[in-house]
Amino acid sequence: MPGDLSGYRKEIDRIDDEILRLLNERSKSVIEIGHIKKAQDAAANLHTPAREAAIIERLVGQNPGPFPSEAIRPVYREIMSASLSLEGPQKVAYLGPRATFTHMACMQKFGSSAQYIPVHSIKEVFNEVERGRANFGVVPIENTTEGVVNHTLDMFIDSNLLIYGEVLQEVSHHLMSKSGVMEEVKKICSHPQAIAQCRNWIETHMPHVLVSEVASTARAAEICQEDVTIAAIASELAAQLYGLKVMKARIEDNLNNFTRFLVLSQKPPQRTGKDKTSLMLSIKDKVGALYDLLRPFASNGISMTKIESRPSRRKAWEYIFFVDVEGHMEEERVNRAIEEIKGRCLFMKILGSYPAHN
Ligand SMILES: O=C(O)C(=O)C[C@]1(C(=O)O)C=C[C@@H](O)C=C1
Repeated sequence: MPGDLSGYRKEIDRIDDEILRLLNERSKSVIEIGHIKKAQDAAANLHTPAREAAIIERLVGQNPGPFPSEAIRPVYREIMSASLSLEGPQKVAYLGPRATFTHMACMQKFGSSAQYIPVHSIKEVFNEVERGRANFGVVPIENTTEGVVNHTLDMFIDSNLLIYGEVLQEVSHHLMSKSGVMEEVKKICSHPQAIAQCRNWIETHMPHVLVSEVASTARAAEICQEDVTIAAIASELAAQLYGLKVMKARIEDNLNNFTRFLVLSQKPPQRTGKDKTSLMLSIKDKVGALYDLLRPFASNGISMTKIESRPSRRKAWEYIFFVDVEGHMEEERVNRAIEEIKGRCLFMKILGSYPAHN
């Protein structure tokens, strides 16, 4: 015998009233924290990733269920994003356009209450943050199939911005349209790269449909809004932002495609205990020099998670190395290794210590 919904809904209404009251109560403390932060340093970053990570970790650790633990992060992502907007506007510049994977990475890090500024190039993202028009910038740094984004690495050569954080975003393409009815589709639009990444799926499942390249996946989603016979290959965020229905999710040929993004800022974040440090250095062109140079990391028990090289653009055959290591530069062993290495290279720049993605 099915039960009566109305009794449970009444109970849910009562609980939701209580959650809302508590959120407002919480907001009052957040506003006070904002005043204190600004009184301590008017130009400080209000966003505090170390505290956010601690809050989520604590709640996940004590969740008795049945509310799913995986849902705690996105729920709190939005609570803290909205809270932070009460402390002050958070402006985030990113490599646009809207609804791309960079935009999704931004949302994952800053939630939907931040003020987003889509710009046209990686250089412009750096520029917005350097000139203080944005508190943070988000740029791609490497992709599991395409490799490193050289343009981003090159920007660090002349920029004084710091790496404030990293975000790992899955690159997953969806087929979407206004009506969500597959039989109506006569044409698929998308960015050439997204089309290439879904080539097998299209040929297997929709071989007779016209495929058309447009400037971005967001543009494809926009076109779909006016015509039910056009489908777009775009992100989940594009479906949300443009009011489209996903007909088939995850149509990319190569699953497990991730892009790593960097968050840029003028100021460093606080140490969290699970941090990494990025460095940039150059050496004299000498056999074995790189091995000698990096030995202090090993001898101080520090693992190197990445090394990339780029021509210095200053002198032929002179290279700049980008190195990521585990640990924070304020840790004694990391600091000792950095000091040892500094004495051995032509030039070194610390790009930042920041929380490792979790
Ligand atoms: O504790 C802080 O520093 C706050 O600003 C509050 C708060 C929160 O909502 O809990 C909001 C944003 C910060 O990024 C971290 C936490």
